[in-house]
Amino acid sequence: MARIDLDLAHAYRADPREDSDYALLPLKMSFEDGGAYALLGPSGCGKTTMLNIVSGLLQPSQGKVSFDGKDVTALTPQARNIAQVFQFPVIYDTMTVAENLAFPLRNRGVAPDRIKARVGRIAEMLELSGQLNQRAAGLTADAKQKISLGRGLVREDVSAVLFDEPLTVIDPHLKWQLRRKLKQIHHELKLTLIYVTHDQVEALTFADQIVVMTRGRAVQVGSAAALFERPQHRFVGHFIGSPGMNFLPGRFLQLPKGGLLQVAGQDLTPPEGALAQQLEQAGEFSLGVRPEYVDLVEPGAVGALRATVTQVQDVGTYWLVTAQVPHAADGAPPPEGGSAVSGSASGTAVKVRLPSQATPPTLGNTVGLQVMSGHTCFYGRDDQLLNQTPVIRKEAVA
Ligand SMILES: Nc1ncnc2c1ncn2[C@@H]1O[C@H](COP(=O)(O)OP(=O)(O)OP(=O)(O)O)[C@@H](O)[C@H]1O
Repeated sequence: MARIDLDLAHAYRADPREDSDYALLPLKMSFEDGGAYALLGPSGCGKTTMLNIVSGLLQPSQGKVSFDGKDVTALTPQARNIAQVFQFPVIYDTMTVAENLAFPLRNRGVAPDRIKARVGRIAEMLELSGQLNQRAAGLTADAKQKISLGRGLVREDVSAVLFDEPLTVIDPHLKWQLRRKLKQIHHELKLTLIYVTHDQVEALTFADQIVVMTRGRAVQVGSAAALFERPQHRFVGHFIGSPGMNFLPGRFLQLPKGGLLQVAGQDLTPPEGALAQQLEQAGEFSLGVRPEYVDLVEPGAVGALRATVTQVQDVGTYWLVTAQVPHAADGAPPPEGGSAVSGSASGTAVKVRLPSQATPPTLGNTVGLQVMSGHTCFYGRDDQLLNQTPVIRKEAVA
């Protein structure tokens, strides 16, 4: 196993000039020895390009790849000692399951008793023990892909095992089991694993560290909790979570009597400390708050935004409420107790997740949305202004 360092960029076209010419914009990042990583992002963001650069299938157009401090940029996947699992099974149909699993070890001249022990262990982990003597040809697509996973995991001496959307062909129920199994296997085998997916549930279940990518950029590397609580980039807030983070336009004004925080044109109590300074410097910003952390309160409650309920959905395990916060330009916020879906349809739709046992608000009513808490994040153009829990005062705006 190895620590993997990337300091590179990649463009498929010669002579790249602008950001959009790059599949991977200049980046520096490390995969720690023995870590379980997911590369997560929408189609075309550069996940496979990064994986292929790590494996050696692709040479970066700029920069280098190092394994344990040694420059391996010019080395092939074999010389880098990388195992790979692809979307579709890569196995020998004429061999038995045991022979397929043993193949990468036989190729390396591993002793037969060692091969037997390792194949037995991997088969047990993947629940293939009962099929070891069956020919692969007669097996289902699921079982074949499990063999591919096993072949990727069977060697103990690999620098890393790379997975490119390996559960695509797997039946949804088994997919759920296999994700958890892969995590368990990682804990037992302690291999460095890098896993490409566009599915956040898959990434969050499997990986200790998730690399969130968009448009050729790795915008955050962090644990599931860090990506949820402190998205460092608006894209992470939007992409992680169900539904994603709410964003509201804000500005911070320094008045003689103190700082004034305006969100969607409504006055709120400003945060304190370093964040207040950052907001003042930024002037304009976006306030980010997850649907789980918006409190529904009485309209007119101190520090709450007035909004109109425009949708109430029963999602089964929770209520999803959508409330429209009018912007200053739309005129005054809806009157207290107003019952019609009033005013202009413009503004910002804020999603609120309520527990299933809560009583949801009535469609068309005016509500208060408490968006400021220790979970609230603030963003400049895209990046988070300060990566720490904001200190929010409890008292009313002066
Ligand atoms: N061989 C290639 N030649 C030219 N452009 C390519 C090539 N492979 C990928 N690209 C482009 O590079 C960008 C990143 O592609 P990449 O396949 O790495 O993304 P991805 O995140 O893995 O997407 P997907 O999930 O759809 O596989 C895309 O704009 C893609 O069109």
